[in-house]
Amino acid sequence: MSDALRIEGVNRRFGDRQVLSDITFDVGSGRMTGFVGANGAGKTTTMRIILGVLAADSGTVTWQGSPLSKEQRRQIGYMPEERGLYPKMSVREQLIYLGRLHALTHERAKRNAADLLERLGLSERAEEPLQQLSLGNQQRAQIAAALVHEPVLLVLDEPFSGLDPLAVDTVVSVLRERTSAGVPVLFSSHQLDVVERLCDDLVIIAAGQIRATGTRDELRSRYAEPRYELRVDGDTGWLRDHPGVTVIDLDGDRAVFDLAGAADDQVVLREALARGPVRAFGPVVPSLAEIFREVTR
Ligand SMILES: Nc1ncnc2c1ncn2[C@@H]1O[C@H](COP(=O)(O)OP(=O)(O)OP(=O)(O)O)[C@@H](O)[C@H]1O
Repeated sequence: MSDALRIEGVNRRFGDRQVLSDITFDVGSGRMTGFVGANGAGKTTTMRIILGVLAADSGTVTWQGSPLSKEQRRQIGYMPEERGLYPKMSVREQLIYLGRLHALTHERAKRNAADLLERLGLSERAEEPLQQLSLGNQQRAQIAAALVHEPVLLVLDEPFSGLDPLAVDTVVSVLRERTSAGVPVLFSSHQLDVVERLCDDLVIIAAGQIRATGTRDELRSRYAEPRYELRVDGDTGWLRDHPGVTVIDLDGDRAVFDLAGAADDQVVLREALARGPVRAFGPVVPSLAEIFREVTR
């Protein structure tokens, strides 16, 4: 992982509660980094410290090797948890305003706004005040607001909450364009299926501590049990008596099982074939939800 953004040894307490303990992780250039954790785990607090909205008690946030300056922080594309747009201003108007606030020329702000409105399917609602839009469309407008000034780093708190599956795909493709241009993206989410599909890297936090970091595939193989799935036409009950097999889940024609170290999966497959047609056989890759449960247990 390259070290475009590095959070190192960050601690924070509120009163006598330690809410972040020694938080350390990187968000690499052009990487989509999913930040996942249960309610209250510390995601928003970490993001607010990155943005400088909140101070850390100790620890550092660096950008390309140097502490993030005030000016650099202002340039981050941030989507806060407490969405902060003007309810009475038209969507297009406020996007242009935000672009101008970040020193874009009027022409450029106008062009970026029009582009994002088009990409995010908001062109037809662009002249309406934000408060008249549905919640999902307001969410799209928030995403446009985080992107309009061409930020070099994106920090997005729950950008997918409240979006329908098609809108999720649209937003994903807009964000992917940014990562392809080298922009690092850190986003939090509770939608583990979306995170699984979207992120390159993962940071899992629980009770203010980082429990796991790595690429999605690294985490999958690190936490992969030697587990197999078998589907046949008949019954898989015989697996219970097969040497080296520990059945995890068995439901008639489908079984999930572990194999003891020395046991040979091909022996199990041959046995299954000898008993009739085999419809599926192979190792089971754990889902992100399963890994998440395991590392935050
Ligand atoms: N200003 C504050 N004062 C006191 N406690 C706070 C403050 N902000 C956050 N906390 C506490 O810090 C902990 C972490 O909260 P945080 O909002 O960072 O979690 P989160 O992972 O973003 O949760 P969620 O997924 O619910 O948004 C929580 O226990 C929260 O109550």
